[in-house]
Amino acid sequence: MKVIDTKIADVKMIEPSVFNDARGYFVETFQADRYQRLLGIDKAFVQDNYSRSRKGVLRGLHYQKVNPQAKLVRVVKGTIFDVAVDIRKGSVTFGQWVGVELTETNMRQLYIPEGFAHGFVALTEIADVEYKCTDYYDPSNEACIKWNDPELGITWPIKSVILSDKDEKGLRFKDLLK
Ligand SMILES: Cc1cn([C@H]2C[C@H](O)[C@@H](COP(=O)(O)OP(=O)(O)O[C@H]3O[C@H](C)C(=O)[C@H](O)[C@H]3O)O2)c(=O)[nH]c1=O
Repeated sequence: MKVIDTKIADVKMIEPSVFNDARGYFVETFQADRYQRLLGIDKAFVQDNYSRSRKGVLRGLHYQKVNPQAKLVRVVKGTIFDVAVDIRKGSVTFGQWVGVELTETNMRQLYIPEGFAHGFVALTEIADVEYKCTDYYDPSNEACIKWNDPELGITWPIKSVILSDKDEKGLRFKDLLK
């Protein structure tokens, strides 16, 4: 397992070890002791999510105001452009974002600590995403930042996206400061 730094100190990309043989391959996609040790994760993951998106679907940018969730994101099928935005007030990278391509073949994972908004766009006909969360879903405390907020300036690889009604009504990043 290789841990790769990103331009935001606490957001890490992971390349798990892949064991290929004549039958195919084997990967440990998560191992609590190793991930906690290498990523400094001090909370257990308590919920696994799995979503399927068709090409152009953009989910995000979401976060929970209370019971924030750290996430470990991976792609089971297809390709996504996965984005984490630092919304931790006082952080030296407040308002900065990291975007990485996670694919079924590169098997890369993204570790996103608490205090980040998360979103991704599906780049293949089908994109199946599985991610672990360190707290439970709390819809009453969920919020959304507009995916194309001009202050964030996220360079999404596609411009025409499919959004849920909820995501259409995403907040302006500057409104977060209130
Ligand atoms: C997130 C979630 C949703 N749901 C139900 C609620 C709705 O009936 C349905 C779809 O929910 P939503 O449209 O909020 O799903 P996404 O747009 O994929 O939301 C997720 O997108 C970004 C990428 C995230 O990182 C968050 O985990 C989450 O906000 O699943 C649940 O039952 N449990 C859950 O944990």
